[in-house]
Amino acid sequence: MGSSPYAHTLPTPSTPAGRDGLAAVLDRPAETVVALDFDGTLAEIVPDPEQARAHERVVPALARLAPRVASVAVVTGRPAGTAVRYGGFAGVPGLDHLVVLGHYGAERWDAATGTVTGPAAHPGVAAARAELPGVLEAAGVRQGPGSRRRAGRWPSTPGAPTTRRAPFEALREPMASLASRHGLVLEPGRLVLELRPPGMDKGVALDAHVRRSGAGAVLYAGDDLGDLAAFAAVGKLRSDGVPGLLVCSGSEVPELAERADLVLPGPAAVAELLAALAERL
Ligand SMILES: O=P(O)(O)OC[C@H]1O[C@H](O[C@H]2O[C@H](CO)[C@@H](O)[C@H](O)[C@H]2O)[C@H](O)[C@@H](O)[C@@H]1O
Repeated sequence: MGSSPYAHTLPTPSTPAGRDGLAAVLDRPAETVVALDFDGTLAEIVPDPEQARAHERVVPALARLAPRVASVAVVTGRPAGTAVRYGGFAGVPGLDHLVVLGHYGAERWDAATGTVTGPAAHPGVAAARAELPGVLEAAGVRQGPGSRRRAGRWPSTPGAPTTRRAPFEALREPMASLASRHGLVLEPGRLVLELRPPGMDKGVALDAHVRRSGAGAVLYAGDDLGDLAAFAAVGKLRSDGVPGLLVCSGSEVPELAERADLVLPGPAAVAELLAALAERL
């Protein structure tokens, strides 16, 4: 048996559409958009959201891959600036054209300028933040020192008040009601319930980015419910003739894993996929 000429392993997607998507990425890298969620995909899930950092092999792999494809974008629910900091994405040679679409696409950070652009704060965010302690108390959720600390640090624009480590089912209805009272939407995720302004999601953001790039192929990797919209956008692009590869990082969210062409065990394996692609391109 001959040994592989490659140092990194390129996995085979389990679906025909995924195999077509991967083939298109390999055939036409200069037309390919690579779009990646942050938490759970590029960074391991950790109990304290402020301690999340990109896996150590992610930035080297991206720096090698990015010059070989049309665009690399990180698409995250976090504020764009936070993802840039926690990812260590700024000032990295090779990542000079990286884009971070934050707050589910409402914000955009460009490595080329180092600036974040986005809409003015939605007024419902401040109003919901003010009401949240009362909602939690009414739901019988004890607020410990951690939640008070996080409350003081919630983003103000466009904003996403977050409550976690709580009985989710008991909170889901009151949080949905809080969102609706203030013109926001509820975004559930892994151990998180977020409120955010309507009108934007990762699908809208990804579709706009791919079409603006004039891309002929797309790879999207995510891990959570918020990534379903991006998966749907890739499905629509496929039906419009743009091949795509859908990668799920981890199998904790079956709704996403069952729609993926490739399920990887987590951020280390995603970094390995990115490194393998860079090596073959
Ligand atoms: O779109 P993403 O990049 O996946 O970000 C979405 C939310 O992720 C964060 O929460 C998740 O990661 C945390 C750190 O590992 C983890 O503690 C939490 O359980 C996960 O749900 C973040 O806290 C949210 O604000 C992001 O919107």
